[in-house]
Amino acid sequence: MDLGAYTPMPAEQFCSVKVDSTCKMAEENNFPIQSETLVHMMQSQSHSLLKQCGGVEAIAFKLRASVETGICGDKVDLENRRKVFGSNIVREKPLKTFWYFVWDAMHDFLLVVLAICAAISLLLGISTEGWKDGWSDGGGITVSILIVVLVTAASDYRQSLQFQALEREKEKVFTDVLRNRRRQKICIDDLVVGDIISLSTGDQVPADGLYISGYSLLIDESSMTGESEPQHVDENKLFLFSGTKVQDGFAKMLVISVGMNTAWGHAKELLCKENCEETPMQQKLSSLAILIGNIGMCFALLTFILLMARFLKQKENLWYWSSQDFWVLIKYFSLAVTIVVVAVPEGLPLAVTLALAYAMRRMILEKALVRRLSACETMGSATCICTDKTGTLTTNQMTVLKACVGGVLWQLHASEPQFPDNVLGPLLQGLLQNNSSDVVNDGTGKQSCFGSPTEIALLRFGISLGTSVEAVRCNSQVLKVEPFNSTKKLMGTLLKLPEGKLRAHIKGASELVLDMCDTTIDADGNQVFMDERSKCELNGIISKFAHESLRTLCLAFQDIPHQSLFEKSLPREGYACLAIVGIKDPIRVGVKDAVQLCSSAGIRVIMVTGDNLTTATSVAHESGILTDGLVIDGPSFRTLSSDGRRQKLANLQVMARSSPGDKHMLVKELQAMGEIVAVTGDGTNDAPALHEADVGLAMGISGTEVAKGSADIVILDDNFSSIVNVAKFGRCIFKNIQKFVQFQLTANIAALVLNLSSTCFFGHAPLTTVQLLWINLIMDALGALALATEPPHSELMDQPPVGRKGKFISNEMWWNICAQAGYQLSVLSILQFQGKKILGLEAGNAEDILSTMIFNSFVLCQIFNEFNAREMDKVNVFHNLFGNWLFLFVVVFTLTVQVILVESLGKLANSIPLNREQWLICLSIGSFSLVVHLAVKILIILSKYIWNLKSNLNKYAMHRKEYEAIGKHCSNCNNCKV
Ligand SMILES: Nc1ncnc2c1ncn2[C@@H]1O[C@H](COP(=O)(O)OP(=O)(O)OP(=O)(O)O)[C@@H](O)[C@H]1O
Ligand SMILES: [Ca+2]
Repeated sequence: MDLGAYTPMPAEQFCSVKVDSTCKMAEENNFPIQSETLVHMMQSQSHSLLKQCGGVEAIAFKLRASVETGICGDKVDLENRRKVFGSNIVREKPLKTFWYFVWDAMHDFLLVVLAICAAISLLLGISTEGWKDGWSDGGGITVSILIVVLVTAASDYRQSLQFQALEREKEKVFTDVLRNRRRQKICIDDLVVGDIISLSTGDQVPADGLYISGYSLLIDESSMTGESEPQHVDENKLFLFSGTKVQDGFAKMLVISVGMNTAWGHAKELLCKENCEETPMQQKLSSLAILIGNIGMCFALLTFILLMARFLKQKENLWYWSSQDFWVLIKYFSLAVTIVVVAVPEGLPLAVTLALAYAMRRMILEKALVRRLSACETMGSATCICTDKTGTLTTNQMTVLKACVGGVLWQLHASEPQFPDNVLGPLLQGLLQNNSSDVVNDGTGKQSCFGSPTEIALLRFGISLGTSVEAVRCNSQVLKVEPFNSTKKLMGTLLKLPEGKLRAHIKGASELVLDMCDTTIDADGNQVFMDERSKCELNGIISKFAHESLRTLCLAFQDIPHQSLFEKSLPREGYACLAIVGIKDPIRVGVKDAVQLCSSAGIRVIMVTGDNLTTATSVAHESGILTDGLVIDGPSFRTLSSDGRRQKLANLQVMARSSPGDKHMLVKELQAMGEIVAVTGDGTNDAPALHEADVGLAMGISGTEVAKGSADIVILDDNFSSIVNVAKFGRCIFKNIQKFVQFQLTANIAALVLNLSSTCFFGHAPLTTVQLLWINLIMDALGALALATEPPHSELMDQPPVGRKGKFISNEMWWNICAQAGYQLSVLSILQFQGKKILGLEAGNAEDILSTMIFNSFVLCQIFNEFNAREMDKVNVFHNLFGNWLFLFVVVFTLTVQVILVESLGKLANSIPLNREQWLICLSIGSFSLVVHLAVKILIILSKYIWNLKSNLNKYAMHRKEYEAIGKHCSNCNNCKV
């Protein structure tokens, strides 16, 4: 086994010569081994070919890399390697162009029918009325269709660009690489052949390569081979494939093929990576859209039949059809088709994508990367968040604050501990050798640490005792490592001491390690038997540390006199307790407020941690999670019956010493109780819980690739406050879609009923095809743009979550819709029936003016109603108006186009210019919808108030009765006591 990594002193001297020479050789631009050979070796997993090439180290040498120091890694070297072996980028499918989306949008069935109508209308119009007058009807429809197609294509294209960018963001994965003697983190896209990388539990193997050295490396190849049993990779099986995952252990690997040369690259190229899943809300809305579409179809059919009936009745000779007649027929037909176009709420899916895409973009800025689209909306209805402690509620900046060594308590920031040599020796070994983290000088004299924060804290503590990591690591040889994982909560290392003795070091969760000890050391370093009293004392120290919110770890060791006595795995008993350390991990600022926000938003927060019960309780208190609820530890939770568990869950607030399995169980039980659960996780073992939860949140910094892969959302800064932000955005999405639906439904109902009713009574529809298509644009594409991207506001978190059974169209929305549609219909009907009389229109163009005014008023009503939709449940609809420029832009744009249509494009829009008074009348009709909205709001508030009063009175009356019956106050009621 190669132990070079742990004895870097001599290696460094050896490497300095070699690296310089490799840099020179790199300029020569050829390698004594070919890319094809390496790819072939990898793909056929040919050990014989590997042997022919001389083994791993020889291949490394041929690739001008050294196992100890990595490649030279300067610019020329990297470029050269990319030129010869390729870069580690998997080719993506080429982006779809704008014209693809235009072509796609043109495939809409209704639009095609409409286009045919337009063409026939154009032909007939020109043939009957000549070029000058005949083109306008067909031309108007054609232009409208073109606009619809372009708008749809443009928005689809923009979405696709954004999703592509997010997709790229999603794939940014970093890895530890050794270059020019320095360990550094780089993006896996920048890896080159010859790189030496470190893999540890939870990593995804970023390129194909060969195993150099490592401990208990277990690889999950299920994504590549479908093999569900994890495979051991060691000196006997050296091939590591990109795309597979490290389930346990750690290793160094030599990269030998990258990018499209790897099997993963091939597989990925074949995969369709399109983001084509439909979110639950989209599914719900699709069925709503179909329903509305069908209703529209009925309306269209009815309108068409009525128009036809009237036309046929007026026709004198049913057997003679002039081209004029055909022209009318086509006009009626295209009107019917347009009514269907209007009714079909094609803006709904658009609104959802817009809202989601907007939220995704904003969330990235707020440190949340959405991997699964539907997760944002689910997060909005989450009722419970199970959160990790370490790193999420706390900063993950750990320092050893207190230590008890040999029975003596040290306050580390206050004093400099002094230990006798026979204590210091094992202590340093325990701190620095039984430790998988590393410090690296980054060349500028600054030290940077790699590894888990707990281990870094211990490493720093060791260094603070006045030694260097290299010095200690050179002194003994590591024979075996049992890496830490959250299930065992232990880490062990077997050392070979210079005198040939074996020594096992173990560290981990303090009560577990203490249970493995039967001796302890005294202040002079002598091993003494651990009796009940000293065990009690040590437990007291653990609990004292934990009460101060410190994370406690116990370090222990034992000597194994003869190599032959060592079995396969490290012993589980017989250790000597060496030290107990208390590690401080401060709580993040803002966590308390975020927890508070959750509670006011009706979201339960449960802390799930691997730490000790006392530490967990104390941190939960500090962060405001633990109020009057229950605290339980994983092992006791595990052994409860399902009923018992649910009982506890009703007011559980903290679960300590939990294993990933417990977390999984907790999520399942909570879901069974009807909660919508969001759960955070960082470790590889958290994957099942993340998968099971309604929303899985992985930690971006501390999280492993495996955890991120199974999560729906990655929290880039690991911060609990960001999680709460995600919930806020989720609610915002839900609300925005509701706003749009309310707006769209109102316009839909009004337009359909208006057209049908006046066809019934007058024999012609007040809104023509072109006008309807413009209205359709306002209520679909423009409406979606304006309303789907309203930014979130803090009041969203004052309401309880919607939960699983929440209604999409609330009662209040129905009130708004009915009131507005009712108002619009009545006022427009009055115009239609009595308009000429009321407005005193007598001139020859009275009919045209009236129909233009109806069209104009209708559009203005929609514009003002757009304001109403912005604030569905607030009286002041202009609140924070300037917070959304897109909304303002859409309103101004709609208004401008409307003025142009009426005033100068009358021929296209079948309208004529209006005078000032007429415009004022239209504007008043439109703006009166604001008053209607206000009236509805006041009514709702009043009725709510009365309802509350009534139910309180009822309650009171009931309690009175109870009181009179039993002659005493009921226990939990304030009413009776009044
Ligand atoms: N690298 C390590 N080596 C040995 N023991 C460790 C190590 N890291 C943590 N421990 C011990 O294991 C316990 C639990 O760790 P675990 O990883 O399960 O929790 P965590 O993930 O750090 O915390 P949380 O679940 O709150 O995020 C810790 O309290 C500590 O005593
Ligand atoms: Ca429509």
